[in-house]
Amino acid sequence: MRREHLTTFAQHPTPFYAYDLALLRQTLDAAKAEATQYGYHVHYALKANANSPILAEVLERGFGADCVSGNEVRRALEAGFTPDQIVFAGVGKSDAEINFALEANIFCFNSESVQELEVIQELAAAKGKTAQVALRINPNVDAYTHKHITTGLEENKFGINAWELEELVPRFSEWPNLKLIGLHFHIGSQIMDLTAFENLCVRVNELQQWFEAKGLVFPHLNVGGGLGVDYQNPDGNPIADFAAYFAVFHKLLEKRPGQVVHFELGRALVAPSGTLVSKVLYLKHGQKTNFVILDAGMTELMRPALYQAYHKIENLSSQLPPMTYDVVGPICESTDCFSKDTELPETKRGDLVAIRTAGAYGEVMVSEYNLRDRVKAIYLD
Ligand SMILES: Cc1ncc(COP(=O)(O)O)c(C=O)c1O
Ligand SMILES: N[C@@H](CCCC[NH3+])C(=O)O
Repeated sequence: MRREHLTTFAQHPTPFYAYDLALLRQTLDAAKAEATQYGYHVHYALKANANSPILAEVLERGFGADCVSGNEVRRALEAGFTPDQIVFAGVGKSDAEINFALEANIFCFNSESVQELEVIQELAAAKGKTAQVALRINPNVDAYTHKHITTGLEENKFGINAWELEELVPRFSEWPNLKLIGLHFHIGSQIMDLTAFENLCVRVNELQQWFEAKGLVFPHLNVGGGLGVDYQNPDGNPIADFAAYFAVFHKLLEKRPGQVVHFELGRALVAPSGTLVSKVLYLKHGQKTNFVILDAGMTELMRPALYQAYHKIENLSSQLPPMTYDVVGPICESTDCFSKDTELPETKRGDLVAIRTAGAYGEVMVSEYNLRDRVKAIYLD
């Protein structure tokens, strides 16, 4: 993180999220350029970060919105996404959320179970509407990522199992208010090994053939998101390899003539542009361990506590020789630890610390635990 930000950062009460809008724009432009050359459509996954200035940048590039709750659908509409740009996934959509999305005439429900399809049919019929639906199929494909953020294995709760499809397909004749327009897949998040996406393509091709044998060809295919970012080296590698990612699908996915392919990227679009900035409250020198105690904790960035996720930590104020620290927060939990055995320049009370690559699944996951104040955001232009 460039030290030139230090003066700006010093003017704001800590902790806060700082978003680099220039990097965000470059990232979005890179994704857009790579997707467009193949005619692919990107829906931004709001769950990664739903702050209005970020949504405004996403919207400006003509991306759609991938939502997983009624409130995300509402936020997308408020941000200016048109209903036909909005898809709604989620394994537990409530009746109120489905009704809200029906009223809003969203583009598509990515439906995750047979029972949910029955409910959407019932609620759509009551309103005299037709709901467009895609089947989220659990492809049973390994994402080779952290087990807590894998979604496409049969042991995961997400999607309809392939073995349920034989019985499911004929039931659409009982559901006049549902229009089946596509298939949806999402195998997991922070995927760095593109083999996982290759395997997904193979599986999608098989499933498309299975449906075609039943006379069903869909206008839409949604292959989800999941592309990872380089948490280790945020300055060396600030933009995800969108070229390699989309090329996998171009090479392997058997797109039918006229078929539209959708992607739902979240993390890769926003993670690198966000930094959690925190101040050092105290130093504690134990017998074995030196602790840096920050004014930000797991309540502001939960990923390290939840998934032992790595975020690069930098002391922006000090240029002293390095020492080894455990960097922890103020929350009353032993898991409130950002990193162990971390080399930082010798650190003092009052130093500003940057916790990098926190633009995705950072601010959206804040918690009020310990009655913490809601963390603020600033935008660097
Ligand atoms: C259905 C669905 N689509 C898209 C995403 C976005 O994933 P990512 O942020 O890894 O691109 C997720 C989250 O994993 C998801 O569950
Ligand atoms: N929240 C997770 C990823 C889950 C993505 C949504 N299915 C993370 O911080 O890495």
